[in-house]
Order: sequence, then C-alpha cells, then structure tokens
Amino acid sequence: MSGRFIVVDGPSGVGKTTITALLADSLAAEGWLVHPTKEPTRTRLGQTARYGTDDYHGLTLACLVAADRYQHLETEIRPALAAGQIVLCDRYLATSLVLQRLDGVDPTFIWDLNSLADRPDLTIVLTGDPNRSRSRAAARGIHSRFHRGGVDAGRREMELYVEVSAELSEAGFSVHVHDVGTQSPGEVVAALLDPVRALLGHGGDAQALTGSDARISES
Ligand SMILES: Nc1ncnc2c1ncn2[C@@H]1O[C@H](COP(=O)(O)OP(=O)(O)OP(=O)(O)O)[C@@H](O)[C@H]1O
Ligand SMILES: Cc1cn([C@H]2C[C@H](O)[C@@H](COP(=O)(O)O)O2)c(=O)[nH]c1=O
Repeated sequence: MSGRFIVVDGPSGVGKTTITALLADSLAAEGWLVHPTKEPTRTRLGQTARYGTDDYHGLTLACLVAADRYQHLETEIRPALAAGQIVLCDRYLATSLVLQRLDGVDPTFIWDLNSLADRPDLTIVLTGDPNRSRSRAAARGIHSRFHRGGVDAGRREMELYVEVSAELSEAGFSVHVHDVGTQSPGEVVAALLDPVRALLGHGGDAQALTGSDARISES
C-alpha cells in the first residue's frame, strides 16, 4: 500500500495553510485518508527553525530546516505514505530553494542538502499579487524575518518561486503553479482539485471511490 505525497508551497501570506486545510477537508469528504502536515514541523526542532530566523541565518538555517525535514520524513511522512494515506504538506523543498537562496545560500548546496529527501508526487506552487500576500501575512501576524520587508521583498520572493517551479520541473518534479488572483479560498481549492484528482487517478469522479482502493477510508 502506498499513498500520495502532495506539497503546497509559495510565498508568505499567499494562502498555503488555508488551502492545505481546505484541500484536506475536501479530500477527506470524498473518503480519502488524508494526513495534513507542515514544515517546519511542530516539534522542538521545527519550532526552533520557524521562530528562530532572527538567531539563525544562511547555512545554519538551511541545515536546521533540512534536519527537520529528514526527521519529518522518517517519523511522519513515510509512515503515513506506507499506510496508504495522502500526505498534504504545507511548505517543502521549494521553500528551501527560495528562502535559503534569499538568505545567501548557494542553490547547489540546497539541492545537495535535500538530495535524500523524498520527491513529492505533486508540488503545488501558489502565486499571487505580492502586495496582497504581504498584507495578509502582516494582518495575520509576523513571526519570521522572511515575512518582513515591503512589497519589493514580496515581489522578489514571488519571482523566485516562479523560477524555482521551473527548476523543479526541469529536475523531473511534477509541478502545478496556480495564481490565486482574487479567488476565494474555496475557489482556489476547487481549481486545485483537478490536478489532485488527476494524480489520484479517478478523473474527478468521487463516486468511483467505493471500497476497493487501498487509499480509501473504511468509514
Ligand atoms: N484566497 C484567499 N482570499 C482571502 N484571504 C485569504 C485567502 N487565502 C488566505 N487568506 C487569508 O490570508 C491570511 C494568510 O493565509 P495563510 O496563513 O493561509 O497563508 P500562508 O501562505 O500559509 O502564510 P505563511 O507562509 O506566512 O504562513 C489568513 O488570514 C487567511 O485567512
Ligand atoms: C520549510 C522552511 C521554512 N523556513 C522558515 C522560514 C519561516 O521562518 C518559517 C516558515 O514559517 P511559516 O509559519 O510557514 O510562514 O520557516 C525556511 O527558512 N526554509 C524552509 O525550507
């Protein structure tokens, strides 16, 4: 039994956490076993990375988030996949390729550091107006130096996510870039269900999920 590994990435405030949660609800309502999670994780190591960006920079932060990722894979993601679940992860490799690069780390080092991390079955990259994303992040609350900086910082972050999406595709990753524009969270999720259902292999027909597939909930 083997599940599916889907990650949701993109700039601060673009809506990753909101969309991951709603996507998880939609898939669960269709009967799929879903394991929503996020990086950095809620462990001591992960929280050190999430809230420690004023203390840790460059190579140190790159190694911290990579260590958290390997622990996450070993203790949570791989077991959930082995149990046939759909793992939905808020932030993953694209974040490292963008934020650590903004932090002055050579991309080759970031690729090398992550070379033994599992390749997601689908990488969703959300993009959107940097002004809107930055204001949403500010309204929600700032807990990282990467959230600070004005719209110029937001624009650079967004451009890098677009570049990194192309890099990931070239490296053989399956990448779906979605511009959220002025869509509501519900509209974003509705648009993302197409590529997700294509991955899950039932052509958008939730009724086809009736008990024979190992990834379907017993309930
Ligand atoms: N499509 C949307 N339309 C309107 N508001 C949204 C939308 N998506 C998210 N929001 C709101 O924007 C704020 C930031 O959303 P969220 O925390 O999901 O973003 P994020 O990308 O996970 O941010 P971060 O990376 O900084 O944690 C939240 O208050 C959320 O309710
Ligand atoms: C996965 C990942 C995270 N970070 C840092 C950047 C931010 O401080 C936090 C993310 O916090 P949020 O609550 O999700 O906005 O973690 C990083 O530098 N590199 C990474 O790969």
